[in-house]
Amino acid sequence: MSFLVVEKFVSINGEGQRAGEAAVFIRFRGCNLSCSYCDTKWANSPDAPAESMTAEEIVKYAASTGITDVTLTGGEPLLQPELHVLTDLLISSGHRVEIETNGSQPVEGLAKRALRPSFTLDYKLPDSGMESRMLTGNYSFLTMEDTVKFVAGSLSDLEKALLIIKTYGLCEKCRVYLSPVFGKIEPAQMVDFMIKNKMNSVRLQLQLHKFIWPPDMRGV
Ligand SMILES: C[S@@+](CC[C@H](N)C(=O)[O-])C[C@H]1O[C@@H](n2cnc3c(N)ncnc32)[C@H](O)[C@@H]1O
Ligand SMILES: Nc1nc2[nH]cc(C(=O)O)c2c(=O)[nH]1
Ligand code: SF4
Ligand SMILES: [Mg+2]
Repeated sequence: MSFLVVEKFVSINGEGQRAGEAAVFIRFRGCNLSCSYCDTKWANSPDAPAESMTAEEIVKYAASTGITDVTLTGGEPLLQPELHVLTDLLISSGHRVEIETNGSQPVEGLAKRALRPSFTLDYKLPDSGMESRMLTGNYSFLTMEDTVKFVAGSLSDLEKALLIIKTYGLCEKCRVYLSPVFGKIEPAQMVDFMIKNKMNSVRLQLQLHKFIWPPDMRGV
């Protein structure tokens, strides 16, 4: 069994609960969605150059970096068959594993494993064009180690995020993050919205790596 990896690198995590910490990134090829704003469209093409790696090879690479945190991303990582084999192996080797997932794929299987990765699970808002694909049943498997993330491109996206947070009681289940579609909405406008709507326990997050390096740079 092997995984199709379009890039692997070490950087600081620019997103999620472990933002600011050094992390190993494994980016898998292919996605089942096509978000309007996707910053990694290149990785989603079926003919994107990819390295076929076994779980053991990925673990060996991660171990060689000396970095504990591992982020599995893409593309859509939950499309990789037998991802649990890789997460079990990484976690049992002492890594802390986080999966960036688009919210359209079931997390139950991985969430119930003894060696459990954490999830940063997007809710795709209307501007993404992908909202109809969201599996809200996933929320019952989340804990405070996990995050539901809303990437908003407009005020109407923010209104929808607020409605979803309230409807599913997300702040009581997991962490909740709001992030701008890069360059599309002013972060200050998002802060005003959060304050006006008394959004307690919700965090604004800017993608750190896009401030440190050129926003379209790969491998960071
Ligand atoms: C490239 S995706 C890969 C993982 C998975 N397919 C997903 O959508 O969560 C990783 C994260 O980057 C976010 N993202 C992609 N393009 C973005 C952009 N232009 N501005 C802000 N965040 C973006 C996604 O919403 C997601 O949270
Ligand atoms: N530095 C850095 N941090 C990240 N956190 C999540 C990322 C992703 O693309 O999923 C990402 C990324 O692409 N780069
Ligand atoms: S789900 Fe993630 S990888 Fe797929 S198109 Fe959307 S942002 Fe890009
Ligand atoms: Mg990224």
